[in-house]
Amino acid sequence: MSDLLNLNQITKSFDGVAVLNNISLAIQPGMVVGLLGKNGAGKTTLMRIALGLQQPDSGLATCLGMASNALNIAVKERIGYVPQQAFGYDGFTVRDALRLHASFYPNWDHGLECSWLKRFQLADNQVVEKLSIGQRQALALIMAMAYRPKLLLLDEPVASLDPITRRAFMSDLFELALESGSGILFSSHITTDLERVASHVALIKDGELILNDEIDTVKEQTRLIRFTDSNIDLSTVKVLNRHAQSAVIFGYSGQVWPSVTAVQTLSLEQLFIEVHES
Ligand SMILES: Nc1ncnc2c1ncn2[C@@H]1O[C@H](COP(=O)(O)OP(=O)(O)OP(=O)(O)O)[C@@H](O)[C@H]1O
Repeated sequence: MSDLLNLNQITKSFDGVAVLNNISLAIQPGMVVGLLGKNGAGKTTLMRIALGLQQPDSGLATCLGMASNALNIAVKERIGYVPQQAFGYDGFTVRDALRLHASFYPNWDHGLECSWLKRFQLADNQVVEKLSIGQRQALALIMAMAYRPKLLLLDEPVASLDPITRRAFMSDLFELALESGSGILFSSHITTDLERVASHVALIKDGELILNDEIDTVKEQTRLIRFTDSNIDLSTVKVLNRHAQSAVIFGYSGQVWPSVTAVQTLSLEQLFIEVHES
Protein backbone atom coordinates (compact mmCIF):
# COMPACT_ATOMS: atom_id res chain seq x y z
CA MET A 1 0.00 0.00 0.00
CA SER A 2 1.40 3.42 -0.85
CA ASP A 3 2.16 5.82 1.97
CA LEU A 4 0.20 9.06 2.29
CA LEU A 5 2.99 10.34 4.48
CA ASN A 6 6.45 8.92 4.75
CA LEU A 7 9.04 10.23 7.16
CA ASN A 8 12.34 8.50 6.66
CA GLN A 9 15.13 8.89 9.23
CA ILE A 10 14.31 12.50 10.05
CA THR A 11 16.83 14.31 12.21
CA LYS A 12 16.58 17.91 13.36
CA SER A 13 18.52 20.08 15.83
CA PHE A 14 18.01 23.66 16.91
CA ASP A 15 21.04 25.61 18.10
CA GLY A 16 23.02 22.41 18.50
CA VAL A 17 20.31 20.68 20.55
CA ALA A 18 18.91 17.51 18.98
CA VAL A 19 15.10 17.57 18.88
CA LEU A 20 14.36 14.72 16.47
CA ASN A 21 16.76 11.84 16.09
CA ASN A 22 16.34 9.47 13.17
CA ILE A 23 12.54 9.40 13.20
CA SER A 24 10.76 7.16 10.68
CA LEU A 25 6.99 7.05 10.44
CA ALA A 26 4.57 6.14 7.68
CA ILE A 27 0.85 6.81 7.33
CA GLN A 28 -1.33 4.75 5.03
CA PRO A 29 -5.00 5.16 4.05
CA GLY A 30 -7.37 4.63 6.98
CA MET A 31 -4.72 5.17 9.64
CA VAL A 32 -5.36 7.61 12.48
CA VAL A 33 -2.04 8.11 14.22
CA GLY A 34 -1.97 9.79 17.61
CA LEU A 35 1.34 11.52 18.19
CA LEU A 36 2.33 11.76 21.85
CA GLY A 37 5.21 13.48 23.55
CA LYS A 38 5.87 15.89 26.38
CA ASN A 39 5.86 19.64 25.78
CA GLY A 40 8.83 20.42 23.59
CA ALA A 41 9.25 16.80 22.46
CA GLY A 42 9.22 17.84 18.80
CA LYS A 43 5.67 17.03 17.64
CA THR A 44 5.08 20.37 15.92
CA THR A 45 8.56 20.28 14.40
CA LEU A 46 7.89 16.83 12.98
CA MET A 47 4.59 17.96 11.45
CA ARG A 48 6.17 21.06 9.95
CA ILE A 49 8.92 18.93 8.42
CA ALA A 50 6.27 16.53 7.09
CA LEU A 51 4.61 19.45 5.32
CA GLY A 52 7.83 20.97 4.02
CA LEU A 53 7.41 24.06 6.22
CA GLN A 54 10.70 23.28 7.90
CA GLN A 55 13.75 21.45 6.57
CA PRO A 56 15.21 18.45 8.39
CA ASP A 57 18.98 18.32 8.92
CA SER A 58 18.85 14.89 7.33
CA GLY A 59 16.27 12.38 6.21
CA LEU A 60 13.47 12.57 3.68
CA ALA A 61 9.81 13.49 4.06
CA THR A 62 7.23 12.76 1.37
CA CYS A 63 3.51 13.54 1.19
CA LEU A 64 1.36 11.63 -1.29
CA GLY A 65 4.53 10.39 -2.95
CA MET A 66 6.08 13.82 -3.47
CA ALA A 67 9.06 15.28 -1.56
CA SER A 68 7.66 17.58 1.14
CA ASN A 69 10.03 20.41 0.25
CA ALA A 70 8.69 20.48 -3.33
CA LEU A 71 4.95 19.90 -3.02
CA ASN A 72 2.96 21.13 -6.00
CA ILE A 73 -0.50 22.74 -5.83
CA ALA A 74 -2.29 19.55 -6.81
CA VAL A 75 -0.77 17.71 -3.84
CA LYS A 76 -1.26 20.64 -1.44
CA GLU A 77 -4.96 20.63 -2.33
CA ARG A 78 -5.15 17.12 -0.94
CA ILE A 79 -3.46 17.89 2.38
CA GLY A 80 -5.15 19.47 5.40
CA TYR A 81 -3.25 21.08 8.27
CA VAL A 82 -4.47 22.68 11.46
CA PRO A 83 -1.54 24.30 13.29
CA GLN A 84 -1.53 24.95 17.00
CA GLN A 85 -1.61 28.71 16.58
CA ALA A 86 -4.81 30.54 15.77
CA PHE A 87 -4.99 31.84 12.22
CA GLY A 88 -5.91 35.16 10.55
CA TYR A 89 -9.19 36.13 8.86
CA ASP A 90 -9.72 39.00 11.29
CA GLY A 91 -12.31 41.38 9.82
CA PHE A 92 -14.10 38.48 8.09
CA THR A 93 -17.34 36.83 9.07
CA VAL A 94 -17.27 33.05 9.35
CA ARG A 95 -19.20 32.87 6.07
CA ASP A 96 -16.76 35.13 4.15
CA ALA A 97 -13.73 33.42 5.64
CA LEU A 98 -15.08 30.05 4.55
CA ARG A 99 -15.98 31.33 1.07
CA LEU A 100 -12.46 32.68 0.56
CA HIS A 101 -10.86 29.55 1.91
CA ALA A 102 -13.15 27.28 -0.16
CA SER A 103 -12.18 29.13 -3.33
CA PHE A 104 -8.70 27.57 -3.11
CA TYR A 105 -10.09 24.03 -3.06
CA PRO A 106 -11.97 22.63 -6.06
CA ASN A 107 -13.11 19.64 -3.97
CA TRP A 108 -14.71 21.76 -1.24
CA ASP A 109 -17.76 19.95 0.15
CA HIS A 110 -20.42 22.54 1.09
CA GLY A 111 -22.65 19.88 2.63
CA LEU A 112 -19.85 18.80 4.95
CA GLU A 113 -19.10 22.46 5.78
CA CYS A 114 -22.77 23.06 6.75
CA SER A 115 -23.04 19.97 8.89
CA TRP A 116 -19.82 20.84 10.72
CA LEU A 117 -20.94 24.44 11.27
CA LYS A 118 -24.05 23.01 12.87
CA ARG A 119 -22.11 20.48 14.86
CA PHE A 120 -19.81 23.18 16.25
CA GLN A 121 -22.75 25.58 16.64
CA LEU A 122 -20.97 28.25 14.64
CA ALA A 123 -23.24 30.88 13.10
CA ASP A 124 -21.90 31.95 9.71
CA ASN A 125 -22.51 35.65 10.44
CA GLN A 126 -20.20 35.61 13.48
CA VAL A 127 -17.13 37.80 13.17
CA VAL A 128 -13.92 35.77 13.27
CA GLU A 129 -11.99 37.96 15.74
CA LYS A 130 -14.87 37.76 18.20
CA LEU A 131 -14.91 33.97 18.23
CA SER A 132 -13.73 32.21 21.36
CA ILE A 133 -10.50 30.21 21.11
CA GLY A 134 -12.47 26.97 20.90
CA GLN A 135 -14.72 28.39 18.16
CA ARG A 136 -11.66 29.49 16.18
CA GLN A 137 -10.27 26.03 16.55
CA ALA A 138 -13.56 24.62 15.27
CA LEU A 139 -13.44 26.95 12.27
CA ALA A 140 -9.85 25.95 11.56
CA LEU A 141 -10.91 22.30 11.62
CA ILE A 142 -13.73 22.92 9.15
CA MET A 143 -11.29 24.75 6.90
CA ALA A 144 -8.88 21.84 6.99
CA MET A 145 -11.46 19.11 6.52
CA ALA A 146 -14.23 20.31 4.23
CA TYR A 147 -12.26 19.52 1.10
CA ARG A 148 -11.82 15.94 2.31
CA PRO A 149 -8.02 15.89 2.24
CA LYS A 150 -6.27 12.60 1.75
CA LEU A 151 -3.77 13.48 4.42
CA LEU A 152 -4.66 15.47 7.49
CA LEU A 153 -2.19 16.81 10.05
CA LEU A 154 -3.70 18.21 13.21
CA ASP A 155 -1.52 19.79 15.88
CA GLU A 156 -3.46 19.55 19.15
CA PRO A 157 -6.73 20.09 17.31
CA VAL A 158 -9.09 19.62 20.21
CA ALA A 159 -7.28 21.23 23.13
CA SER A 160 -9.76 24.12 23.35
CA LEU A 161 -12.94 22.26 22.52
CA ASP A 162 -15.40 21.38 25.26
CA PRO A 163 -15.71 17.65 26.05
CA ILE A 164 -18.99 17.16 24.14
CA THR A 165 -17.78 18.87 20.97
CA ARG A 166 -14.43 17.15 21.32
CA ARG A 167 -15.96 13.71 21.58
CA ALA A 168 -18.20 14.30 18.56
CA PHE A 169 -15.32 15.72 16.54
CA MET A 170 -13.02 12.84 17.32
CA SER A 171 -15.50 10.19 16.29
CA ASP A 172 -16.34 12.08 13.08
CA LEU A 173 -12.66 12.35 12.36
CA PHE A 174 -12.20 8.64 12.64
CA GLU A 175 -15.20 7.90 10.44
CA LEU A 176 -14.06 10.35 7.83
CA ALA A 177 -10.65 8.74 7.68
CA LEU A 178 -12.05 5.25 7.32
CA GLU A 179 -14.75 6.11 4.86
CA SER A 180 -12.64 8.22 2.51
CA GLY A 181 -9.37 6.33 2.83
CA SER A 182 -7.63 9.35 4.32
CA GLY A 183 -4.78 9.22 6.77
CA ILE A 184 -4.53 11.38 9.86
CA LEU A 185 -1.65 12.39 12.10
CA PHE A 186 -2.76 14.25 15.19
CA SER A 187 -0.97 15.33 18.31
CA SER A 188 -2.81 15.51 21.58
CA HIS A 189 -2.14 15.47 25.28
CA ILE A 190 -5.60 14.04 25.89
CA THR A 191 -4.76 10.36 25.97
CA THR A 192 -8.37 9.26 26.50
CA ASP A 193 -9.32 10.81 23.13
CA LEU A 194 -6.43 9.12 21.52
CA GLU A 195 -7.41 5.80 23.07
CA ARG A 196 -10.92 6.19 21.67
CA VAL A 197 -10.15 7.06 18.06
CA ALA A 198 -6.56 6.41 17.11
CA SER A 199 -5.65 3.27 15.21
CA HIS A 200 -1.94 3.79 15.93
CA VAL A 201 0.19 5.48 18.57
CA ALA A 202 3.54 7.15 18.02
CA LEU A 203 5.43 8.35 21.07
CA ILE A 204 8.45 10.65 20.98
CA LYS A 205 10.76 10.74 23.97
CA ASP A 206 14.18 12.41 24.07
CA GLY A 207 14.09 12.84 20.30
CA GLU A 208 13.45 9.16 19.60
CA LEU A 209 10.27 7.51 18.39
CA ILE A 210 10.16 4.92 21.14
CA LEU A 211 6.73 3.54 20.18
CA ASN A 212 5.09 3.40 16.76
CA ASP A 213 2.47 0.70 16.56
CA GLU A 214 -1.19 -0.20 16.42
CA ILE A 215 -2.92 0.98 19.55
CA ASP A 216 -4.20 -2.52 20.35
CA THR A 217 -0.68 -3.92 20.10
CA VAL A 218 0.60 -1.15 22.37
CA LYS A 219 -2.08 -1.95 24.94
CA GLU A 220 -1.54 -5.70 24.71
CA GLN A 221 2.24 -5.70 24.82
CA THR A 222 3.11 -2.88 27.20
CA ARG A 223 3.61 -3.61 30.89
CA LEU A 224 5.05 -2.06 34.00
CA ILE A 225 7.04 -4.79 35.70
CA ARG A 226 8.60 -4.79 39.15
CA PHE A 227 11.53 -7.03 40.04
CA THR A 228 13.96 -7.74 42.84
CA ASP A 229 17.06 -8.47 40.74
CA SER A 230 18.38 -5.19 39.33
CA ASN A 231 20.50 -7.19 36.85
CA ILE A 232 17.44 -8.81 35.30
CA ASP A 233 17.92 -9.65 31.62
CA LEU A 234 15.19 -7.88 29.62
CA SER A 235 16.71 -8.55 26.22
CA THR A 236 13.54 -10.28 24.92
CA VAL A 237 11.52 -7.06 25.18
CA LYS A 238 11.97 -3.42 24.31
CA VAL A 239 12.65 -1.39 27.45
CA LEU A 240 10.90 2.00 27.31
CA ASN A 241 12.03 3.15 30.73
CA ARG A 242 14.02 1.45 33.45
CA HIS A 243 14.74 1.94 37.11
CA ALA A 244 16.61 -0.22 39.61
CA GLN A 245 13.57 -2.35 40.42
CA SER A 246 11.00 -1.60 37.75
CA ALA A 247 10.75 -1.13 34.01
CA VAL A 248 8.21 -0.21 31.36
CA ILE A 249 8.46 -2.77 28.60
CA PHE A 250 6.98 -3.31 25.15
CA GLY A 251 6.84 -6.71 23.48
CA TYR A 252 5.43 -8.55 26.48
CA SER A 253 3.91 -11.90 25.52
CA GLY A 254 3.69 -13.72 28.82
CA GLN A 255 7.44 -14.07 29.48
CA VAL A 256 8.34 -15.22 32.95
CA TRP A 257 11.33 -13.79 34.81
CA PRO A 258 12.12 -15.39 38.20
CA SER A 259 12.68 -12.10 40.00
CA VAL A 260 9.57 -10.33 38.70
CA THR A 261 7.08 -9.67 41.48
CA ALA A 262 4.39 -7.74 39.56
CA VAL A 263 3.28 -7.32 35.97
CA GLN A 264 0.87 -4.45 35.46
CA THR A 265 -1.12 -3.41 32.39
CA LEU A 266 -1.20 0.31 31.63
CA SER A 267 -3.71 2.75 30.21
CA LEU A 268 -2.24 5.13 27.67
CA GLU A 269 -2.11 7.86 30.29
CA GLN A 270 -0.32 5.60 32.77
CA LEU A 271 2.04 4.51 30.02
CA PHE A 272 2.83 8.12 29.16
CA ILE A 273 3.55 8.95 32.80
CA GLU A 274 5.56 5.79 33.51
CA VAL A 275 7.64 6.20 30.37
CA HIS A 276 8.68 9.68 31.50
CA GLU A 277 9.13 8.87 35.19
CA SER A 278 12.73 9.62 36.18
N1 LIG B 1 12.45 27.64 15.09
C1 LIG B 1 12.97 27.16 16.21
N2 LIG B 1 14.14 27.64 16.70
C2 LIG B 1 14.70 27.14 17.81
N3 LIG B 1 14.15 26.16 18.55
C3 LIG B 1 12.99 25.65 18.14
C4 LIG B 1 12.32 26.12 16.95
N4 LIG B 1 11.19 25.41 16.77
C5 LIG B 1 11.12 24.55 17.81
N5 LIG B 1 12.20 24.69 18.63
C6 LIG B 1 12.48 23.90 19.82
O1 LIG B 1 12.32 22.53 19.48
C7 LIG B 1 11.72 21.81 20.56
C8 LIG B 1 10.49 21.09 20.05
O2 LIG B 1 9.46 22.05 19.82
P1 LIG B 1 8.04 21.61 19.27
O3 LIG B 1 7.21 22.85 19.14
O4 LIG B 1 8.25 20.80 18.04
O5 LIG B 1 7.52 20.69 20.45
P2 LIG B 1 6.07 20.07 20.70
O6 LIG B 1 6.28 18.62 20.98
O7 LIG B 1 5.15 20.41 19.59
O8 LIG B 1 5.65 20.80 22.04
P3 LIG B 1 4.17 21.19 22.65
O9 LIG B 1 3.56 19.89 23.13
O10 LIG B 1 4.52 22.08 23.80
O11 LIG B 1 3.40 21.86 21.58
C9 LIG B 1 11.47 22.84 21.67
O12 LIG B 1 12.51 22.77 22.58
C10 LIG B 1 11.47 24.16 20.93
O13 LIG B 1 11.90 25.20 21.76
